[in-house]
Amino acid sequence: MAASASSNLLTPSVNKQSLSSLSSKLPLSSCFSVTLRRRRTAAAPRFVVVSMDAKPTVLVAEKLGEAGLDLLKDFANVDCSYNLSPEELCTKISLCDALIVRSGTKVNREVFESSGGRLKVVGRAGVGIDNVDLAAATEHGCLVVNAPTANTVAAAEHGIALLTAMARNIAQADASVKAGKWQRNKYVGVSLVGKTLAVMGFGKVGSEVARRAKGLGMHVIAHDPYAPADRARAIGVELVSFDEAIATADFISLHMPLTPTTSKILNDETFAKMKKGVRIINVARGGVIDEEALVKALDAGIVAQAALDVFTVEPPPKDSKLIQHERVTVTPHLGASTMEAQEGVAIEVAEAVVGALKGELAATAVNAPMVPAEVLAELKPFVVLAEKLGRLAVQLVAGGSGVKSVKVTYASARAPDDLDTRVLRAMITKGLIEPISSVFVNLVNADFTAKQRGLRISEERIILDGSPESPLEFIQVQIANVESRFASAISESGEIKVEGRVKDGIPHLTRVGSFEVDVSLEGSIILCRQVDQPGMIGKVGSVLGEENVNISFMSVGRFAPRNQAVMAIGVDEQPSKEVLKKIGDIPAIEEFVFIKV
Ligand SMILES: NC(=O)C1=CN([C@@H]2O[C@H](COP(=O)(O)OP(=O)(O)OC[C@H]3O[C@@H](n4cnc5c(N)ncnc54)[C@H](O)[C@@H]3O)[C@@H](O)[C@H]2O)C=CC1
Ligand SMILES: O=C(O)C(=O)COP(=O)(O)O
Repeated sequence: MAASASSNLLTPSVNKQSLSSLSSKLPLSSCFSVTLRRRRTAAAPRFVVVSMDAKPTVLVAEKLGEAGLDLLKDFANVDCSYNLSPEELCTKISLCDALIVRSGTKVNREVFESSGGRLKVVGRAGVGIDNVDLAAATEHGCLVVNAPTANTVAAAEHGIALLTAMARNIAQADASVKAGKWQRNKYVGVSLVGKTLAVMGFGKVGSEVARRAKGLGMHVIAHDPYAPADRARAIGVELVSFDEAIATADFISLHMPLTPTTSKILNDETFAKMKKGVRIINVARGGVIDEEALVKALDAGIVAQAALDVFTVEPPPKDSKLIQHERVTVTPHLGASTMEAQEGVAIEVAEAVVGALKGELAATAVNAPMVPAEVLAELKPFVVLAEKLGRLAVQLVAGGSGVKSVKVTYASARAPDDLDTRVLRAMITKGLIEPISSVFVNLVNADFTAKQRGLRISEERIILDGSPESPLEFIQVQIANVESRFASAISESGEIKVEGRVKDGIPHLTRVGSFEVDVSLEGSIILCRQVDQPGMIGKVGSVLGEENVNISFMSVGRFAPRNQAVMAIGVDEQPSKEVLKKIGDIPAIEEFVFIKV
């Protein structure tokens, strides 16, 4: 699942121009604290902000709230050019440092290619970035930022508006009265109270819709493979499987992003599994529904009604059977269109764009980070160590204990200002989060992701005497207030503790709990606690050998001879369940754990 440590953090494809402007001045997020155990005179900062010769130019290609425009104008030349054709956009873009769009502009590869390297940031004044080619942006060293929170309530309110309008035929009845008719029998609706609403995608918008639907007396269930069950439980919503959600719901409301996995997630096959007479609401993205299949399901009576704000092609063709269907209520992608939300997203995106142009990292950045090559070159082995320690530590946590508080200690002979730990912290965060979620963490979004998940990471430096040639002596990761799958990983002070060093360019695990070990963090690891007695290494070694599992490294740490010992074994292959069971069955082994790093 998780990409290797050298993936997105180490190999951004960035042109020199964007590196110099974006790599400096990266502020610490408020969810982190740093403690220095010993003070030293600060050395000169490593990075300086690169000043711009002239004001940058920001192209605003879709209508943006005034407050956002004002923020932009304080810092840049702002060109508001709406309704540009793709060709006009490509022509203009070579003169722009930033581009701001909503959902109506396709920022495809051609746009980045046409920019000739000048475009440094694309700001999406909203959530969905499916209209921006992120891969192309990253390849061209262009940061993409969005405004992920300011339109949440507006979208949720629109979802509820569609739900209630559909149930009571408001749009159809309104048109009928205006056409001079009075059809009270034709527009008998359905009640919402007691009905089951399935919220598909329990993120920001989905959970707000759920909260509001509960207020309407609906029974709300949700499907979201990545949402934490406790967040759903907290508002009285049960997380269920996709099939259960669609089979039991009277109303289905879609709130997931458009991705290759969610594309046409409602299709002939899934409509066939729904309750007859189900009603569908979509304020997410048109592409999550196979629109032809929806028309068939409406005609077959499987779907009684649909209320749609978004379409596969926007605007949809006038003669679209779906749009014209009398049991379908439509709006022209209005989910985010309230005065309040538009002012909010305008400010959110303008701040992020200005920050990026000044060389700051935006918390709402959605693509690859910009990291100076010389910093990465020096930190590279420690970056790998940092991610592996994070991965190891989180896998030592027993199921059910939520990870909330992590302390990272860096021991170094460098003065604090001469050691930038943001990359290391991002990698530890990546290591901590990726094994237990589907979130993709990189330098840009690590702090933001940790904060969103309620994960607090505090940093501490131990300043060592000695040569500051190497940036770091060791890194320690401690997770507080959790149980461990491997009790020996708990230190005297009660936290899961792992410590590692870089030896000959290779990351090594050098401490687990109170036990000193020494095993390279290259393949996978078996940690065993046993009674310290002769023959143990041989016994475990021969169980692994019988199964052709190659041992790369082995080390034993103990309190005192013939007392307790912890054995750390590096293995090249993943041992089978049977082999692991055989290790567990060795009488002197008191506990063991297998961990993929
Ligand atoms: N109509 C409009 O004007 C607006 C539309 N939107 C759209 O609403 C959607 C949700 O936005 P937010 O809640 O802000 O995003 P979010 O990222 O907070 O929530 C999306 C949720 O979908 C879940 N998800 C991902 N894959 C899934 C799958 N296969 N099945 C079920 N759940 C899955 C994620 O885990 C996440 O919890 C996006 O598509 C966004 O573009 C958002 C604002 C306005
Ligand atoms: O934020 C989103 O994802 C939206 O769909 C809103 O789109 P808009 O900015 O109104 O074009």
